[in-house]
Amino acid sequence: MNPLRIAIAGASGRMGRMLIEAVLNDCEVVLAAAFDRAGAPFVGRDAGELVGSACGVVVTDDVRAAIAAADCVIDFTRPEGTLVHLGIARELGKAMVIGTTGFSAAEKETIATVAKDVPVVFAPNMAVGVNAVFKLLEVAARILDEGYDVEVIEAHHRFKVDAPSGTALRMGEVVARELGRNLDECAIYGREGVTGERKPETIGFSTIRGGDVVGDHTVLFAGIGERIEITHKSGSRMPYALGSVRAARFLAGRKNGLFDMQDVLGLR
Ligand SMILES: NC(=O)C1=CN([C@@H]2O[C@H](COP(=O)(O)OP(=O)(O)OC[C@H]3O[C@@H](n4cnc5c(N)ncnc54)[C@H](OP(=O)(O)O)[C@@H]3O)[C@@H](O)[C@H]2O)C=CC1
Ligand SMILES: O=C(O)C1=N[C@H](C(=O)O)C[C@H](O)C1
Repeated sequence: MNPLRIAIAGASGRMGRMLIEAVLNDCEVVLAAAFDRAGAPFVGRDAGELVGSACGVVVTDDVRAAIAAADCVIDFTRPEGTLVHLGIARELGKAMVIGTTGFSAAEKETIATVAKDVPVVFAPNMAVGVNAVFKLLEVAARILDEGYDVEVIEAHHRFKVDAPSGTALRMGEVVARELGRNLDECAIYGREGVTGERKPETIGFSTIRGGDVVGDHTVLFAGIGERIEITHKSGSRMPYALGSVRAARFLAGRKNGLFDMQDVLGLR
């Protein structure tokens, strides 16, 4: 069987570089293309230089040609870029793994619509450990369904542009669903001034940004007399990259459908 051909969007980004390394180190997939925005400094240079040594794949700004050369695109860029790449993937009948966060509700709808034509894994966190935490949160929320205030606290590096993180929002969604609440109606994004007492049905979000924090998430269930904290800390971006390659393999041979890492890991 031919190895799965992968194109990496946002090749020179923090995740783009990690993905190049993960793909080059995996003998079951090949780096078919690496692309970046026109004018980006690495366009025209060997993608392998981004991670150590040349690999023979030149970073291009010809997005269509890059996607055409691959079976699956892995995209960790920005919502506006991802949606352009997704449109091209749909035209060319290619699979896509989307790790980008910060989409609006309408943009998420667009992704779901495109996934009726091509197979897509769309997940705010590709790390196995975080996806295990999503399952632990289901259990915790079912047990701690009365008398416990839910707060989601996340910390990321100073360069992150969206808040709360996609992972924090998904954690909130998971807990809200188990508690029979709608996150759109019960989320509180930060507090300031005379806020009044905490309403028990709310789910609060607190965001920390600083330095090079890769990504820390805690869900706090605070009761009277005890607190439960479920925490995940990322020490490296490699688990996101390895999860993404696993997701690309999961999509191989599928014609269409919208999936997330829970599907890839068989956690549904
Ligand atoms: N699902 C998951 O497991 C994870 C998700 N993420 C998410 O992935 C995304 C990227 O994160 P990170 O790698 O740290 O970000 P970076 O800023 O380091 O990299 C983003 C890359 O995308 C490019 N880019 C930016 N805007 C566009 C655009 N409009 N069109 C095409 N390309 C564009 C950038 O190019 P340029 O430099 O020219 O702007 C850069 O190459 C974020 O949304 C982040 O939250 C991150 C880690 C894990
Ligand atoms: O921007 C990041 O770095 C990360 N983004 C994702 C998110 O928004 O949840 C995943 C991870 O936390 C790292």
